[in-house]
Amino acid sequence: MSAPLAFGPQVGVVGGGAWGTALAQMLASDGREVLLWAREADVVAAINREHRNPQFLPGTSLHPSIRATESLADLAALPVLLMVTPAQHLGSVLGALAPQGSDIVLCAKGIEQGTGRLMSEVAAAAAPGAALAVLSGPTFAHEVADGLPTAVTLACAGGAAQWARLAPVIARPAFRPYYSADVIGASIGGAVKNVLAIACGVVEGLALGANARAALISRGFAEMQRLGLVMGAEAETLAGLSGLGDLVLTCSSPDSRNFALGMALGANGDHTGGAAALLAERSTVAEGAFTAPVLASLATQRGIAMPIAQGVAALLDGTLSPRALVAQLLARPLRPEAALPEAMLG
Ligand SMILES: NC(=O)C1=CN([C@@H]2O[C@H](COP(=O)(O)OP(=O)(O)OC[C@H]3O[C@@H](n4cnc5c(N)ncnc54)[C@H](O)[C@@H]3O)[C@@H](O)[C@H]2O)C=CC1
Ligand SMILES: O=C(CO)COP(=O)(O)O
Repeated sequence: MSAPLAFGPQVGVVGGGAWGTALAQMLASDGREVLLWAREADVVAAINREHRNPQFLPGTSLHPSIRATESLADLAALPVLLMVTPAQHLGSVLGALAPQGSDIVLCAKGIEQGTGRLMSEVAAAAAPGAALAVLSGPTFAHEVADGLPTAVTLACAGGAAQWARLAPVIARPAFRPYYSADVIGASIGGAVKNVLAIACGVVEGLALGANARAALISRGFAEMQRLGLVMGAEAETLAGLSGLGDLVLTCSSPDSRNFALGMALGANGDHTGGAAALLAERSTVAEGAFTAPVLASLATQRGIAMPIAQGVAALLDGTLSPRALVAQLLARPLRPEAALPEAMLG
């Protein structure tokens, strides 16, 4: 694989949080130039002057070929743009960016509140005509920034021709994208796993053991499959890196912000209503807290059984305590494990 022959940055990263910064670091690992948009002036200054992002990715020395800017206009004409704002801000930032014929790679994991739209649907409306792709998989930002081996799904709406353009720009020796054309499936896996990671954190916070966590991962995956298949995802995408792979990662480690939020909630035991305070004190995003109510509504509207996601939504809005959530799941009627079509009816 060789770097494209061109001068100046070919890739822009939109979003200077942990993930945007880690992706910029990975892309710059062979000396290629990367332009990073960050919303905060102090983040831009720290990256340009000290090659660090102490606010969102502390402890990492950034490559000097990463340059930061506060101006979205600086990135609009770049051929490849990675969108790494939190999910709820994708539409407004992409609209303001007004990309000029770029490949747009969507990296946020969530579903839009109020509309229920997937990131690909939000982006298609905000940047009509853009060539969209979704990058998603088991990817803790600090590990990618450290150059540890990582594999992702790169789902290209533009099919094999877009993959041929993007793969050489994004792949690195320790960062391995796998091709898919299933943009819907890649968008759903990352969004749903964040909600399920909160539930797994609750199990950890209540000290319910490894069996319970494995049960939640498996039954949570059944929920991801039901929703995904109804919304048009392919089963193999859901079983791949952006679905099951990311679910297993995020449900297994307090390095996950969603899992950590669930652990803190679980420590409330029999009490309801601790979520608002826990969310208010966060400076980093736990996307599952925003996606859970959307999933709960989608499940109700479409008649899809998603008891774990709906339980997390009830926990977050203060109508269920952590212990009541677990009791509710355990009290559900006994039923076949598989049989997806029947399971969709709940
Ligand atoms: N951190 C990670 O390990 C990974 C994160 N992601 C996803 O990447 C997305 C971004 O997450 P992180 O970089 O981790 O965020 P972060 O929690 O590190 O930082 C918060 C980010 O939100 C931005 N922000 C806050 N208010 C905003 C607004 N009104 N408009 C635009 N941006 C605003 C901040 O500028 C900052 O970049 C999320 O969807 C997350 O699920 C995906 C894979 C890995
Ligand atoms: O998406 C992630 C890993 O793939 C990061 O998970 P958290 O947002 O829960 O930290």
